[in-house]
Amino acid sequence: MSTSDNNQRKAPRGERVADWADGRLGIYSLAKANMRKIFPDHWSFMLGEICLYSFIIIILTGVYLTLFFHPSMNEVVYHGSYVPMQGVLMSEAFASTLDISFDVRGGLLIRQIHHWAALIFVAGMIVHMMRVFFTGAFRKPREVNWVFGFLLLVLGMFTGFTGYSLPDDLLSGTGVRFMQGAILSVPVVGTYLSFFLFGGEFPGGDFVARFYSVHILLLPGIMMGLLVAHLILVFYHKHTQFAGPGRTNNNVVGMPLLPVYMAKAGGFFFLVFGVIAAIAAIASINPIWALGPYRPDHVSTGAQPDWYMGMPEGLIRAMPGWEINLWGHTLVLGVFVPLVLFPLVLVSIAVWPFIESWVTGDKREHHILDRPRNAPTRTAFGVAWIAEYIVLLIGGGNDMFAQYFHLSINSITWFVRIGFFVVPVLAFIVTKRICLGLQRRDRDKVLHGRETGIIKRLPHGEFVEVHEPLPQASLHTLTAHEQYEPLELGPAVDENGVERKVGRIEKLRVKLSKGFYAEGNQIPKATVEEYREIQAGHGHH
Ligand code: HEM
Ligand code: HEM
Repeated sequence: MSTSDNNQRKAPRGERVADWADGRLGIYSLAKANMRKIFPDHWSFMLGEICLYSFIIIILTGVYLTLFFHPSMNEVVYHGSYVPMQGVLMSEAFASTLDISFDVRGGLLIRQIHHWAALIFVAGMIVHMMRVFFTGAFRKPREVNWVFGFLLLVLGMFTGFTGYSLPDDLLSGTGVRFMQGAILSVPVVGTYLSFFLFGGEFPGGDFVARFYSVHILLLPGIMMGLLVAHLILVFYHKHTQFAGPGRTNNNVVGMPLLPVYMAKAGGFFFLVFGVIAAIAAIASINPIWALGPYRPDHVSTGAQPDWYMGMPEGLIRAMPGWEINLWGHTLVLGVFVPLVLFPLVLVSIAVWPFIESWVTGDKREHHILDRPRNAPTRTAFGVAWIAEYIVLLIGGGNDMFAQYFHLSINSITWFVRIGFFVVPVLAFIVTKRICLGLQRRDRDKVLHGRETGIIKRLPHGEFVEVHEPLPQASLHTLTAHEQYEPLELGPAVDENGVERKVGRIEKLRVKLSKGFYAEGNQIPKATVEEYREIQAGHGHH
């Protein structure tokens, strides 16, 4: 290009900066391809954003905390401004957390934001996971992203655990002791693992420093990688959408990323930040000064982990204290069985997408979401899982429930023991019935229209309620779902007339498939013929 041409208009400064950056980073084509990316709108798609924003808030506040927190178990005598603790011997970790709370400007607020954001982060992940689960958004091609999400949930729980263990207060020390007990119950390697983790006898002088590296670097680093991969996959697969007129498995109806979605997302970030900051400013969380420093021979009453660790806690509290003694070795089943059950309960939900596609034999891509009622078996399983989780949470807080509701702690423990087996089954049956009932209602609405509440008297004296036909859009939405046929075992003999061997696994698969789709497990949706016949006959009934 000629530079001597003075008449030529100089490009505006913004454009020149953009040109400069593009020449070096090549981002123009990337941005051009993605800026107009379409995102569908639904309130439940904001749950993933809540996870994202609370994670960002955790990192921002976490970095501030690292400036003042001392991850050391060296003992010091406290001389800070919290008078009741002055002169008390404590670890540097505990003393520095007291300093953050009382002497660092804004320290207590930031600590509380960090802690509240962590609680909301894990809760957000569970609710987001349930949205994805109940709408079937985990189906092909999103199974791998479901697993990434699941790993984020598990890592988030453990990052939280290592975080609330850092201040080395009486509550967190009790939690770490609990974990060490669980490790010790592992046959053969338990003792070695515990010595390795704690650098010798519990508590030793190392675990805060070790948990610190794990908490601020290792786990958040892995989570960050997974999160980026998670979001790239959301972009790559495109977001799912609910059925509606004009929406197909091959298109996405919604708003472009820029400017609409970015503006909304930006605003929503500040909303989430604002709400968490307001909660943290009002509601005290983890007041370590009321608990005091950790000493292995002390324990506080009413000790509770953060809510997401309540589930394993419930398993341990409800499990009878069984032990087996063999050849001079003790197997502590009372702790070891819960330790095995904890991952099993979690993994049962992680593997669901693979089980569902195996049972249904459905290998197609799905970009249109299910309404939970139209997948009754899946929905019932999800509700059963939540019910199990809640039963165990009650178990984890059995002392609190006993105290606040004036109940016997033993009755609560027995409720949890029985409820662990019974409540999910009940939840499954009730949910499935409700889903089928709602499917019947949908069918009725499509065929007979909406009940208007207007009662008409006919000339011969009969009273009828006027039913109003649904608008076309609603008819579409209520009948857009697919209905599947259950798998069949196939002929008992092959094409040559030779008896065909049917394996047990195949029989199980067919049985499960019938559980999903056989008669009675889904209500046939209204067909066009049925609709026309009824509409032609009468407008009301
Ligand atoms: C750090 C935690 C997480 C973050 C920040 C996150 C973020 C997001 C965002 C922003 C979306 C798109 C908007 C939405 O549908 O809500 C999304 C979609 C998705 N997430 Fe997550 N998520 C997290 C954890 C999880 C977990 C625990 C699961 C499941 C176990 C999961 C599974 C999925 C799936 C399958 C999609 C695609 C959904 C669709 O296209 O309809 N995510 N995630
Ligand atoms: C998913 C990620 C994270 C979760 C769930 C989480 C959770 C927690 C929790 C619950 C505490 C106890 C707070 C208290 O004293 O009441 C804590 C402490 C702490 N966290 Fe995190 N955190 C995360 C990531 C980070 C990151 C990325 C950093 C640093 C870059 C960090 C730095 C710290 C520090 C320094 C403490 C000790 C100070 C204190 O206890 O007040 N955290 N964390």
